[in-house]
Amino acid sequence: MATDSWALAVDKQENTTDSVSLYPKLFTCDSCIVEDKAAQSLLNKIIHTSLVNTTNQVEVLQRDPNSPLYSVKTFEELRLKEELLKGVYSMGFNRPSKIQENALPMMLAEPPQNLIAQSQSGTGKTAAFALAMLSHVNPAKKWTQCLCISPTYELALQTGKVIEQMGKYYPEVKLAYAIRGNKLDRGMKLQEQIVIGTPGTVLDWCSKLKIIDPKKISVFVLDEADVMIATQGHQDQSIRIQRMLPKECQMLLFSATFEDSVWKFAERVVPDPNIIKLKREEETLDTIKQYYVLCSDKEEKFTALCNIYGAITIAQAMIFCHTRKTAGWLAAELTKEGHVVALLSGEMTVEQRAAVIERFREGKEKVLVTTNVCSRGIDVEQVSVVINFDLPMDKDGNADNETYLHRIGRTGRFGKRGLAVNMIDSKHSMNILNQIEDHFNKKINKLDTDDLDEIEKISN
Ligand SMILES: Nc1ncnc2c1ncn2[C@@H]1O[C@H](COP(=O)(O)OP(=O)(O)OP(=O)(O)O)[C@@H](O)[C@H]1O
Repeated sequence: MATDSWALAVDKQENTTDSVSLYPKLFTCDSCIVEDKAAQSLLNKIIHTSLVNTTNQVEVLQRDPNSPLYSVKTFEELRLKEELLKGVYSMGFNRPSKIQENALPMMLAEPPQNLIAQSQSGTGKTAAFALAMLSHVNPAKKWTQCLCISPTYELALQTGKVIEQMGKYYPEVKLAYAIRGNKLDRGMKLQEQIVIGTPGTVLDWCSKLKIIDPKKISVFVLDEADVMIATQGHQDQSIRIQRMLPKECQMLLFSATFEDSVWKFAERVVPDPNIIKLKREEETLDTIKQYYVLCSDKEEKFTALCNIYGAITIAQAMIFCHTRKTAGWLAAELTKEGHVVALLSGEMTVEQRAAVIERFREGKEKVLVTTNVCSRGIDVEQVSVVINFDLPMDKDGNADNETYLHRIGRTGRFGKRGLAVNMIDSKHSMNILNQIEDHFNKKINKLDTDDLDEIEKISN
């Protein structure tokens, strides 16, 4: 299916203009960025251009524990339509991902089964439900049969792209975007079999404008549930949409994380669900050597950093700062010293951040200076050293242990040994370090960065 054969029912002019700012400049403060789940989710989608490798266990809870548990190792076993199998292979997928092995047979089963699935970003959820929707559609029927809601305009477009690619060889199936700016007339009947959009517009199309008949929907997908619930309005709208759908409609809900709040929401939206969870990867500090360095101010921290660089060979390093200002200053100082430095911070658009991460992954820059924006989700295997130029703390000034683990957990992965160095320049930061030691029950040793022999030793 050629992309242009899709009914992108958006005013072309408006869409072109918008695509310039497709990844909006969202925030000015770094803590907002960390909290903004939609931006982080979009960033993850953009940077995860291939499947995230995971060895985690899949946990399956079936609605009917007596029915046999099906899982597939090949796409052929799913008996997909020829056009769809071609689409799947054209995307370079050779075999189902871990989550797809279990989720696809459930989603394609007859009679349809409801599903709640949770797995980290990049593990193949979007591709799975895109395939499920395309498989369930009857192309001869010229009305909307599958409805997918995403928390933001940008996330809806990203998902739409996947459906377009996968349906490339299935031109009879058409897709419409229910997103802002796409103004349709009241009462007209939409012919596109799949609609993807944001909750507000989808609700309008189903109720106020009546261009979708919700009673004819046979598959309802709620994507990024954890992001969706961050906005109360979206949560309410999603539930209102769900209530308009027929009882026999298949309900599918996906989320990257599964806090209690997500779970409560999921239970309201998906009756009698099967549940698939990809267990969280256990991050551990066991393979990471941790040190701290005593300094009096940021200039001394910088000197210590230079001494470390002078003494050991570092493939790639990530350096975390508390504020954008410090990160900018440090990046400039390191550049003056001849380092090739990448800077990632809060004022960048999601698209710019994705580009910086991509370059760093390719090894174009050897040092990445950042605030918290990229401590989660980026996997750069070559990172052997993490420097906490400033220690992570929560809004009350206490140690942020989880962030610490995420930051330094980037090194020491896949059985390799990693190195983490914490810069201490005040009583307060020493206090945070002690809290971290207590929390993980692990002593962090002092390092004298004026002693080159000592630094050399830590890299062995
Ligand atoms: N079976 C597969 N084989 C190879 N690659 C795959 C497979 N399924 C998905 N992918 C690719 O892996 C990447 C992540 O997949 P996908 O976007 O579906 O994951 P996700 O769990 O929905 O993550 P996110 O929520 O961040 O989008 C994409 O580039 C996708 O094309």
